[in-house]
Amino acid sequence: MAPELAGKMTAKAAVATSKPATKAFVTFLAGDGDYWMGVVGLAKGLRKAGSAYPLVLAVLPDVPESHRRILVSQGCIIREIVPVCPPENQTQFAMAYYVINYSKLRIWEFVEYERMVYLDADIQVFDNIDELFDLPKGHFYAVMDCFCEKTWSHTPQYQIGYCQQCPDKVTWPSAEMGPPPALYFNAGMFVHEPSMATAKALLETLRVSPTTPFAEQDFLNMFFREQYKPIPLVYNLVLAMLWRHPENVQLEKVEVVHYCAAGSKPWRFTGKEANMDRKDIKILVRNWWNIYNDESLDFNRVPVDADDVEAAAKKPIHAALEEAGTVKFITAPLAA
Ligand SMILES: O=c1ccn([C@@H]2O[C@H](COP(=O)(O)OP(=O)(O)O[C@H]3O[C@H](CO)[C@H](O)[C@H](O)[C@H]3O)[C@@H](O)[C@H]2O)c(=O)[nH]1
Ligand SMILES: O[C@H]1[C@H](O)[C@@H](O)[C@H](O)[C@@H](O)[C@H]1O
Repeated sequence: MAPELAGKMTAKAAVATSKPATKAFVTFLAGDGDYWMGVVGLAKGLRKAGSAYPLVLAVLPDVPESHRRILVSQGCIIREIVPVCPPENQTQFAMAYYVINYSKLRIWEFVEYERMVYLDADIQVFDNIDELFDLPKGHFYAVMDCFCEKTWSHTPQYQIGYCQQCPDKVTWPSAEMGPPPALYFNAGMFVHEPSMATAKALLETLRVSPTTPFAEQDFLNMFFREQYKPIPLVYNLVLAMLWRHPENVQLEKVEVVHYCAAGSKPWRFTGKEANMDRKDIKILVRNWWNIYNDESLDFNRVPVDADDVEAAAKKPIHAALEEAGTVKFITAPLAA
C-alpha cells in the first residue's frame, strides 16, 4: 500500500471574490508553540484542493503577533477569541493542555458565516471537501471516533475492548452495563452553524457541567448528542484507525487526515513513537510536508517579515530536531 494522497484538484483556490463568503473553514490556535505550522499546512492544503471558502483562524490572546503575521500572509482571516475556562474540578485530562480546547466553543460566535467546517490545526485536507457545506441543515456532522488507544483507558469501552468502529467484535454487555454508549465523534472536524443562541447555550451548559478527560470533545458529544449524524471517515481519518481498524479504512479514498496519534504531528515527527515507523504513516507525514513546503501554494497577499518565520521556526524543539537530522525546517519565502 503506497497511496499518494495528492488530491484530485491541484488548482489554487479562486480567492479573489467580490462577495463576502457566507461559509468558512474554521481552525483554532493557542499559545506560542509550534501549532502555527499546522495552520500554515492547512491553509496551503485547502488552497491546493481548490476550496472556494476562506480559512478563519480563531486565536487566543496568547498567540504572538509574529505568528499571526505569518498566518495572515498565508491567507487566514484572524479572529481573536476570549478564552473559555471550564469550571474547576479535579479532572485529569487525557492531555494536560486539552483544557485550552474549551475555547473552541467561541467559534459559534462567528455569525457572519452561516455555515462552518471546523478543522483542528493538526489536520490536513488532501482533497476538495466543499461539498460538506451543502449537507442538509439541522444536524451536527462529524466522524465517529475509535476507543482503542491508551488515551481511552479511563473508559468502560476501553476496559472491555468495545469499540463503536466494530460493535460486533465485543458486544456491549447491556445486561450488566445498561444501554450501549451513544455514538461518539472526534471533535477535530465537524460541520455546524454559528449562532449566538447556540454559543450562549454552550457556555451556559458548560458552567454547570463537570470537566472530563477529552475536554470540549466530551462536552460537544454530550451537548450535540441528539443532533449528531456520522459522516464517512474519509472526512477525518483518526490515524489510529490504520492499525486498530484497517478493515474500515480505504486510504486511497481518504480526503482529510488528522495527525492526532501520539508522535504523529508532522512538524514534530521523529518516527520513534509507537506505530510511527509504519510505511503509511511515513507517507502521510511526507505528504503533509510536501504541501507545507510547496511555495506555489503561498497566498502572497500580505508581506511577511522573513525574520518572523525564521524566529518562529527556531524554537528550541525545532532546533533540536534539525540538529538530530530528523526533520528539515524551511523558512517560508517572502510574499510578493
Ligand atoms: O498548544 C496547542 C495545542 C493545541 N492547539 C489547538 O488545539 C487543537 C487540538 O489539540 P491537538 O490537536 O493536540 O489534540 P488531539 O488531536 O489529541 O485532540 C483531540 O482531543 C481534543 C480534546 O480537547 C480535541 O477535541 C481535538 O479536537 C481532538 O482531535 C490543535 O489541533 C490546535 O488547533 C493549539 O493551537 N496549540
Ligand atoms: O479522540 C481522540 C483524540 O483525538 C486523541 O488525541 C487520539 O489520540 C485518540 O486516538 C482519539 O480517539
